[in-house]
Amino acid sequence: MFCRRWRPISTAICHQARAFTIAIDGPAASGKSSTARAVALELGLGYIDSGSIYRCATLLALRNKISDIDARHADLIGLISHSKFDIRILRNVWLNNEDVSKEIRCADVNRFVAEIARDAGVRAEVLKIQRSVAANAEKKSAAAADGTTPNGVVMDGRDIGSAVFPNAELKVYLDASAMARAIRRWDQMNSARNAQGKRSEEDGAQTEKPAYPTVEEIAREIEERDYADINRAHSPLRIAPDAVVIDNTNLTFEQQVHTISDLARERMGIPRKHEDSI
Ligand SMILES: Nc1ncnc2c1ncn2[C@@H]1O[C@H](COP(=O)(O)OP(=O)(O)O)[C@@H](O)[C@H]1O
Ligand SMILES: Nc1ccn([C@@H]2O[C@H](COP(=O)(O)OP(=O)(O)O)[C@@H](O)[C@H]2O)c(=O)n1
Repeated sequence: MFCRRWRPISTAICHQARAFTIAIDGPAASGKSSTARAVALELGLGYIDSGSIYRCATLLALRNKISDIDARHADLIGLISHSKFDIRILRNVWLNNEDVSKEIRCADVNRFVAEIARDAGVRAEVLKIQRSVAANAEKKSAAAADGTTPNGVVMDGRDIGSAVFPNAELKVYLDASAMARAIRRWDQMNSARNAQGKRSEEDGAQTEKPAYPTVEEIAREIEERDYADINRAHSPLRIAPDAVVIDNTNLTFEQQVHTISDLARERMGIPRKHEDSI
């Protein structure tokens, strides 16, 4: 007997294939993916960064010179539906057997992704991918489960609690001030760039360093993207009515991870674990 939704062990009618879904939504650079990944690791759940699927769809558009999504909507949907998306849990993102993890974070994709994500047809295709990747991740987490917590997934994005998994057991809306988010994204890009530079130096490679955006430029880019995500017609970025809102401007990363995993434990019917959760 199959039971997708999880109940506390004592009241569960079936003990197999229990699944617990955590949806984490919020604006750009609010800490969704790093937090979702850490919560998933702590609870033994699968993790899916749904933004990476929209970024892959955007890369397909850019590579196929689709700049007017309204005019070439059908072409892009054809490309998405015939592509292989491998959103490896906790690892890299592969599109048609190519590791595109770095390329999907480039400036062109950042600029164009919200335009692609506003298209209803694109969203419907991505929804199919999200649900199939989630089903796979759930299976893997079930295989690895030790029986003390349910299997399931953590997915982050913009519409996970409101549209993709409206029945998620826990919905979190993660937010932070616009300046905190811009500075964090700048730091994150700077660290990635330094790490890349160090690797190239060790390999003796002479690579040209790409132009580096200022905090103000990053702030503008994420503000424009947030505006587009909030104001689009289909599945806009919204706080789901039953979401727990966490503003992490003044929280440490550990505090927000501990808070969300303890909230999940409460709903799983098991004891909280951390003293610093809010
Ligand atoms: N509470 C926090 N304090 C400081 N930095 C944080 C906090 N939460 C997340 N970060 C950092 O902010 C950056 C952006 O987080 P990320 O998870 O990529 O955001 P998103 O997925 O929402 O775009 C990362 O470097 C992450 O480690
Ligand atoms: N569930 C989702 C996830 C992302 N997206 C779109 O994809 C873009 C990139 O998402 P992301 O999560 O990688 O963005 P960051 O918050 O990491 O900057 C967003 O700005 C949205 O336009 C969406 O529409 N719905």
